[in-house]
Amino acid sequence: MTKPYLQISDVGIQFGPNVVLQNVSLDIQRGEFLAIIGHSGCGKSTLLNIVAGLLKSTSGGVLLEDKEVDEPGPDRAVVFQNHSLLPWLTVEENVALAVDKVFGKTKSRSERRDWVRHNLALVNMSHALARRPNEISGGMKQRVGIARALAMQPKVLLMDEPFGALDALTRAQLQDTVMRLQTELNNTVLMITHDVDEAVLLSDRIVMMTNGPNATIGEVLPVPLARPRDRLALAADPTYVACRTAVLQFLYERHRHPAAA
Ligand SMILES: Nc1ncnc2c1ncn2[C@@H]1O[C@H](COP(=O)(O)OP(=O)(O)OP(=O)(O)O)[C@@H](O)[C@H]1O
Repeated sequence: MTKPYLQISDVGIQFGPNVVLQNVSLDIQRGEFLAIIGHSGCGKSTLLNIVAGLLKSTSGGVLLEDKEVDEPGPDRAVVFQNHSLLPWLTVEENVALAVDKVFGKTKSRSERRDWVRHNLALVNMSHALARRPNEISGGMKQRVGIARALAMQPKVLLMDEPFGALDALTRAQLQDTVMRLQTELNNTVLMITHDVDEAVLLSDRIVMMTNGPNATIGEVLPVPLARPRDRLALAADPTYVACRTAVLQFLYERHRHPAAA
């Protein structure tokens, strides 16, 4: 068995007397795309923030390539639901800021400019380099956020409901972009979602969390679908349908949210 690239070992966290997560253990291989799904409030963002180094676990820990995670770092880029672009900078400048920070010493000025443009081209944003965030749509802002994260060449890409605030069509387009990038770049990704279809479409494994408090990983479902994936062809694929049903059963039968009972 290959050594895990990212190792979450027996992680627990409590805020005051409230135990939010306990005994969360997960081994992730390089190039894997994992979705985390679970009812609202179970602790998904808390787990992602621990991996990002933004929160400290109360017990257990996280290793990335054998190095303990204890603070945020450019090896773990985060894409949030609400794009966090700086409003006074253009699209190109927003990505350049991150690229200059990570590659300021190792790439020349022109290499950095080319790298910024290359990553914006990957998410089909080459036409809007000089626009400011308030001049582009929500979906375009999310594209820029993804380009910025990819441009940092992180070891792990952490995405917290990256498409949550988008309309269904824009969301589908961005999912297709992320699927294409995953086929091309083979990133290691941890993505939180509430959308069962999104989880099945995009991931290699789906991590299903039990309800909080004391939430933990209930089950990890492999998604054995070849890439590239085509959403229309997959809709009737028996493996796709079986995965989708398994997640729905976990969420709505075995771990039904108490508030919905
Ligand atoms: N800094 C904090 N201090 C106190 N409690 C917190 C803190 N951060 C999170 N929590 C609590 O931890 C629990 C899990 O929150 P978290 O945001 O991780 O859930 P989630 O699964 O991501 O929810 P959602 O799906 O609604 O975004 C919640 O009960 C929340 O109130």
